[in-house]
Amino acid sequence: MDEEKVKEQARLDKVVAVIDDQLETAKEVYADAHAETRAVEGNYLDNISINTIELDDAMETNAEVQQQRNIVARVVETETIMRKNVETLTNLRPSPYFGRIDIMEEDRDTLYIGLASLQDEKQGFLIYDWRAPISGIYYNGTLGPVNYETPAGEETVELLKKRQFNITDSQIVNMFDTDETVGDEMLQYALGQASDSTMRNIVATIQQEQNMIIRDTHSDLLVVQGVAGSGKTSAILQRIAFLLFHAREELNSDQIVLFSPNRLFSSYIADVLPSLGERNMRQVTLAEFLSARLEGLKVQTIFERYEQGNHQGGHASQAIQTKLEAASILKHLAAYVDQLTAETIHFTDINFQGNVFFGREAMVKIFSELPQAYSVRERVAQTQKRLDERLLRRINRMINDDWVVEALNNMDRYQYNDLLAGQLDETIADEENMPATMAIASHHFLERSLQSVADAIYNGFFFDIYEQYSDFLAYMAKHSELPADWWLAKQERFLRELEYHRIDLEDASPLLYLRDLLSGAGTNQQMRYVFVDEMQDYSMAQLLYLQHAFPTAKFTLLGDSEQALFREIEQPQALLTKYSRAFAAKNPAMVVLNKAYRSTQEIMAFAKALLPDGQQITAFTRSGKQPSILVTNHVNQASVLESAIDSAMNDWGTVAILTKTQAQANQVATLLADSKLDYQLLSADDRTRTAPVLIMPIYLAKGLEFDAVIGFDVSQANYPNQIANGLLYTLASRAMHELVLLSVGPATEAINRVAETLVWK
Ligand SMILES: Nc1ncnc2c1ncn2[C@@H]1O[C@H](COP(=O)(O)OP(=O)(O)OP(=O)(O)O)[C@@H](O)[C@H]1O
Repeated sequence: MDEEKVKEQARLDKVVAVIDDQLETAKEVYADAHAETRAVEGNYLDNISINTIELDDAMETNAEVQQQRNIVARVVETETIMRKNVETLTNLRPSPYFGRIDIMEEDRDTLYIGLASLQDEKQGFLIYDWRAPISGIYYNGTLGPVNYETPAGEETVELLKKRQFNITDSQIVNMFDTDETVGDEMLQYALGQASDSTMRNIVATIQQEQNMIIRDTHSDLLVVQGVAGSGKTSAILQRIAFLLFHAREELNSDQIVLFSPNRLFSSYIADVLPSLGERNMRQVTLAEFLSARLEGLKVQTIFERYEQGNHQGGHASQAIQTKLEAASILKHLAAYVDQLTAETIHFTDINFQGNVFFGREAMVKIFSELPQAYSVRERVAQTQKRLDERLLRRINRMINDDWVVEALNNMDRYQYNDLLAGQLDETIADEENMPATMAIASHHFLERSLQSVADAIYNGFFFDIYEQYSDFLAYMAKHSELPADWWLAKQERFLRELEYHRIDLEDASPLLYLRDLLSGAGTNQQMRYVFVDEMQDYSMAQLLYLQHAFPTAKFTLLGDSEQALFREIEQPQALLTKYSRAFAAKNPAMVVLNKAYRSTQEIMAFAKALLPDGQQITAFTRSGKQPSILVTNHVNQASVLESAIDSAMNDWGTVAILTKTQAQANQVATLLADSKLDYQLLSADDRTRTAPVLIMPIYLAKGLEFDAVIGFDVSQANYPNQIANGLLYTLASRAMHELVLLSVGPATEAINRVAETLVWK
């Protein structure tokens, strides 16, 4: 092997030399491109500031400005490509590849696989991008015949050798020949590392099932049910990198959105795509997304809901909530809209500069004069069209209004130029056509000024949607099997919350859907892929609202029903059937991940034992300390906690103290206030973690991982019921290397049942 290693190092040295050569050239080319951009931009600025004093000069300049703009755009694009080239090569240099495969097609061929492709001057591939079709062999095959996907269909080759490298600073640290899909040694090495404050990419060690998620380009609905730590989040991120590579021309990262569980998670995963040479996709939490669409209202977050559920929630409100969150609520909304009339639609005025621009009476009149045979939505659409026409007529009439003429006269040359941009041709620029030019300018000016009116028409902001939704709740009192007064109590709560500018999570999706049904707006046709992490915490109504909001997107839903905050555990097949029916998916697919990579076997043995069907989970074979439980009391809890933290900090870089609620997290912080520990108390608004010791509620730790976890207060008093299992499972599975539980008073029944998996202290 040593001789082999020498040969491999020699090959690596050659590749690094090629990278260095190319890097040098790339830097020069980039510097030239950069200089050119600066020059062209300077030229552009000079050009727009000359000759624009007189109006007719301004027109001439305009066409030139347009041309200059195009030139600027072109050189900026070239510069960006060059910069990317420099970045890719720089990224590649320390560890140019991680895998080698020897295959037999017609001849024997040796291929090296890394983060990006590298070609020599004869266009031969020194490195293949891990996302290239042929690299699929590395992830899919054990030695022998292997299939891989190509654009032209499936190909089969003979895999003769598979080698893995661990390369640091351009030196081979380790290499292994393996017959497994992706061998244990590399994975052991990767998983044995201490945690970072940000997630790493896993391209060198992607496992076969994960690869199915990453390389799936066929499914319109991909559901991933994976146990804690099975690599769901990793799989989505590498999948995004894969999709961006494969549809480079048609797809960009702004057309991909990830619904993430919380803001901390967003910053935790922020480095993965850049480390793969890609730009991050958009990220949003459900509450942020809904709040943005419900301007001015604060949407309850999943966590507020959960915390509230710890304190209250009677049977009636539970039943109503379940109803509002079921897929069937969308059908009720559609039926409700169908029976609306001019009298029962809550039209509202559209205002401009503080005055009524279009009054509600006018809307009622238009709507009621339309043929009854049309659907309500069609009549609203016709009403929108009429309002649009009226807006245009009003603009034409306002062109010579004093305030408009005055505003134009007061414009500086930049503003005026901007107003006419793209609208000038030879005829208009002609001096004789000056009045026509002025008319165009004031038309544009008015269009811009009245944009808010046009938007209100387009977006359907001429209904009082809150009143309308409140009516819907009253309508449900008559149209559901639940008692009417339960619905009326809900209606009352909805209106009360509204006064405080708040809305319950369960109302947000139905309300938005209602608005969209009436207005025909609210959909984003640009988004191509939507990813939902922690899908088990979303209601069906919320998921279907997302599908409605992104009608042309393919969906990837990922989750672990064992970690559900609210719901019962569901079997994978039942889940897929439920989602594919609700989404009316044409090509649904499901991947189940049962192997947990994050935590040691000992930690997983405890976590698994908590679950009724935990035996299906297999832990990756990596050994560590057995988890322990410290039973203490109120008097000693602070000192016991502090020494547990101290001892964990001796061994590890990050320690998280996870509590059941935010209030308990605050209480832990108070217990530690007099200690010398460098800790950070986190809440839902935090975006970053800064201290080695972190204190937060379990639900905020969703998706995250830490070297060591201390579960604070796992007593029977704190976890009296069933929910303990799911929460403690989530808590335990956040720990990579060490888990300590602390119980103030007797431990919860859930833990007593699995007592043998813990060391009791
Ligand atoms: N193939 C792999 N190679 C190396 N590390 C891996 C692999 N798969 C998963 N991991 C590691 O295991 C840990 C868990 O992965 P990840 O966070 O993606 O899992 P998850 O299923 O989203 O977990 P959870 O649902 O518990 O949040 C991470 O540290 C990740 O880097």
